[in-house]
Amino acid sequence: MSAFLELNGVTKRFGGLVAVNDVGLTVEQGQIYSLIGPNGAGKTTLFNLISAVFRPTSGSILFEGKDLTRLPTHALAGLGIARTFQNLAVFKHETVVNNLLVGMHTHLKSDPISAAIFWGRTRREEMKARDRVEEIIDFLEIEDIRDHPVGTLSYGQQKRVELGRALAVSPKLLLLDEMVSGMNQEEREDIARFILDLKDELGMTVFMVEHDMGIVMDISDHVCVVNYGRKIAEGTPAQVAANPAVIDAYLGAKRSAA
Ligand SMILES: Nc1ncnc2c1ncn2[C@@H]1O[C@H](COP(=O)(O)OP(=O)(O)OP(=O)(O)O)[C@@H](O)[C@H]1O
Repeated sequence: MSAFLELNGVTKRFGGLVAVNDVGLTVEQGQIYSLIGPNGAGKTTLFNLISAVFRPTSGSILFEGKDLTRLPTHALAGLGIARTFQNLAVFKHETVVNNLLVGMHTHLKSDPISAAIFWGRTRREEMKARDRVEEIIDFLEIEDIRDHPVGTLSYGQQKRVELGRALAVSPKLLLLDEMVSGMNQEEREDIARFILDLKDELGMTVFMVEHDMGIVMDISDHVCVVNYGRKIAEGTPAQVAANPAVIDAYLGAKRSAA
């Protein structure tokens, strides 16, 4: 049986710079998998390779046995993969509900012409979309702000809406890019709880790039550490926290920043 998500010998060069160097990793279904490493280690590049924003220079990325390296980004939702962005990707003038509906519509099958011909099917899809939006509002506890324009909400609430948009497509694999950066402690704890619920209640697999070590250590099943584009360690949070190569990488980064 093929692995859920599997990277083999993935390398990404930008001109002369090797941002990701021969990385292999395996994400099991139902895991919360965190990718960490000092600044410039190659995390965002790896994340963008998995979400098909970049093509690897070499190597393969397989999701349930399907090669992601040749797919356009928009094809990922159809496979059951959704992502969030480091910078907010929401429509600030639209309400929370409308933002979630937009997330759903990228997933609906009906285009305008077939919508006119197959009116019944379009209506059924629309109703399903609205039901799904209600489930997400309930899950993310955003009932009280559902009709607010997203631009009027706090940063943490806006990130929650962005998470909701990614959930709209009912992904099997959710890719989270520095989800809690810029949030206060309470907002971080809320997001950590939602991520755990996604795994425990919905069986979702979560792959996250995260700088917040508190969250990484608290909720990850597996942690992979990269430095200078290479994988230097992986294992449980406790294993990587005790790994001398990891401690060196972070202390080294602190020393060079000082
Ligand atoms: N589009 C690009 N063109 C050229 N170089 C790039 C590009 N994207 C990233 N890099 C370089 O690749 C290396 C890895 O960068 P990347 O952003 O993946 O690291 P990171 O671990 O996500 O860092 P941070 O934690 O600071 O976000 C860096 O040296 C960066 O300057």
